[in-house]
Formats: sequence, structure tokens, C-alpha cells
Amino acid sequence: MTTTRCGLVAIVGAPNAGKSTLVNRITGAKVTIVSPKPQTTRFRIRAVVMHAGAQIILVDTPGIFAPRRRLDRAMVAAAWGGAQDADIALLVVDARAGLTDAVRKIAEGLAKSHHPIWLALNKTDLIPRERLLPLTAELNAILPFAETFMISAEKGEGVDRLQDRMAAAMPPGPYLFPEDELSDLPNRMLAAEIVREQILRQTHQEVPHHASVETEQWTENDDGSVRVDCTIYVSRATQKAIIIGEKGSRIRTIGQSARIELTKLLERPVHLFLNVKERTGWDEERARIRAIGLEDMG
Ligand SMILES: Nc1nc2c(ncn2[C@@H]2O[C@H](COP(=O)(O)OP(=O)(O)OP(=O)(O)O)[C@@H](O)[C@H]2O)c(=O)[nH]1
Repeated sequence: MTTTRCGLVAIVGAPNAGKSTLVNRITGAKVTIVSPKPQTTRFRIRAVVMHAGAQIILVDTPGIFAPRRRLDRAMVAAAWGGAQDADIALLVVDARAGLTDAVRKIAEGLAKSHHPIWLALNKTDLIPRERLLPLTAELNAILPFAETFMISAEKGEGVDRLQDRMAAAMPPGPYLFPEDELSDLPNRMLAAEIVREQILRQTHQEVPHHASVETEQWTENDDGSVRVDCTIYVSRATQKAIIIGEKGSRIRTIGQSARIELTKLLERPVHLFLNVKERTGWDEERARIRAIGLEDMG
């Protein structure tokens, strides 16, 4: 009998800690898009990695976790709820910067969590080894970490071991993402991210960061172009109206800008279709995120 394992690892850390570098190192792909505005980082899926038979879903904080529509909500709930003990928050710390106020604040927030918290001291290539132990001790005084890793995300040092340990720690359970969709996943996420970025640019602060974007369909056409269908989920009708704009003017601008950007990034013609939908149930998601102490930090 084959048993699969699947779980979520939240990558947490102060700005510049090396979170994106670590995610890119683990996935071997550039799937992380930096938003042009500060403080727009939300809780979202950064990457899905298969490793040693486990599906590791790397998620970003803070914000709201928005499962793709096609995922069974009950499965996602199980990932957060039932399997909660086995899921991990990984605190990435810039070892050279050390215990800054930002790191302290995040560590204190995480200390309230019932999740296992792991520590990755990053950028170990930049400081002498003997500085690592005192820093580990200082951090462990704030919160006892279940595991500690010394890594250099940039150089790849220690990352294999971290990944092995993550895979082993994932709870038994079905994969949340079908394996045959994984090859498209970075592109799907890229498209969703580009659309979300345009929403933030075009709506400024009018729509709080409550809109989530999911790529529902990714269709390769014979002529080399790709058709991308994205749904923008909002929690209120007023937000929907803002995103659509007067006679659809804003959604058109969002779509046009996102299409231009995507065409550039994918280096092929893109046909982008956007759909705005209201989705209730945010409160439930938020409660789950609050439960692990990841909300409103950073
Ligand atoms: N020398 C060294 N530099 C690193 C390492 N990891 C990341 N960096 C550098 O640190 C800087 C910040 O890395 P990012 O991965 O963008 O950090 P982040 O935590 O994602 O930052 P935010 O997006 O601001 O939250 C970049 O210039 C990286 O090249 C490392 O292990 N060693």
C-alpha cells in the first residue's frame, strides 16, 4: 500500500531574511514575484514541491490563505485542522543581521502558536560559525524551536537536509495538488500573481488585500499562444464593484496590463480572461490563520 504525505510549511521571516531565495532554491524555479508595493505580502501558496514522496506546500505570510477553487475545501481544512500538529512554520532569520526587533516581534507572535516552529539561520556564508550558536540560544530563549537548521539559501548549503526533514515531517494524506498539474503550477501561480499585482496597482488602497486570484484554466493552443482563465475572489459586493469599475473600465485595464506583463514574462501570446466572484467563508480561513498566529505580522 502506498501512503502519500502532504502538508503546509509557512515560510515566515523579516524582510530581506532570504525567504524568496530559499523558496527559489527549494523549487529550483523563479515563482516568487515581488509586489511593487510594500506590505502587500499575503498568506498564499508560493510553491508546491514534491520531495521524497511528500507534497510540501510552501506558503507565504501574512495574509489570507486562499485555496484554489478546485481543491476540496475539506481537504484544505484538514491540512490546517486535523493535521495541524504535523504542519510547520519555518522562521527564516538573516544570521548576519541577528536578533532584530522585527525578528523578535515575529518570534513572539509565533510563540503563541501550537504549531511546531522550525528555525533556519540563513546567510551562514556571511558570518563566522562561532556566532551561530549564541544567536540560536538567543532565539530559543524567545521560543523553543523544534528544529534548527544552518543554511545558506544563496549557496544551497544545508537546504537539502532542510528539505529532507520537511518531507519526513509532512502528515500522511492525499496530495492537495494533482501531480499532473504541477508542471503548470508555477505558470498558473505566476498568472494569478500578476493579476493580483495589477489589482493592487489599479485600485490602490480601495480594495484591502482581501481579493485573491486563482488561475482556473491553463490551456495551451496549437498556435503557441496560451489561454489563461483567472478568477478574482472578493468577500463583498462593494469590492467586486470597485474591481469591475464604471462599465467594466477597471477590470479591462487590469486585464490589459496583466496580459502585457504576462506576454513579456512567458514570451508568447497570452489570451487572458478575468472573472470576478464573491466568495464567502473568508472568516473561516482567517480564523484558521489566526489560530497559528500568523496574521497581521510583517
Ligand atoms: N550571502 C547570502 N545572501 C543571501 C542569502 N539568502 C538570501 N540572500 C540575499 O539577501 C537578499 C534578500 O533575499 P530575499 O530572498 O529577497 O529575502 P526575502 O526574505 O524574501 O525578502 P522580502 O521579500 O523583503 O520579505 C537578497 O539580496 C539575496 O540575494 C544567503 O544565504 N547568503
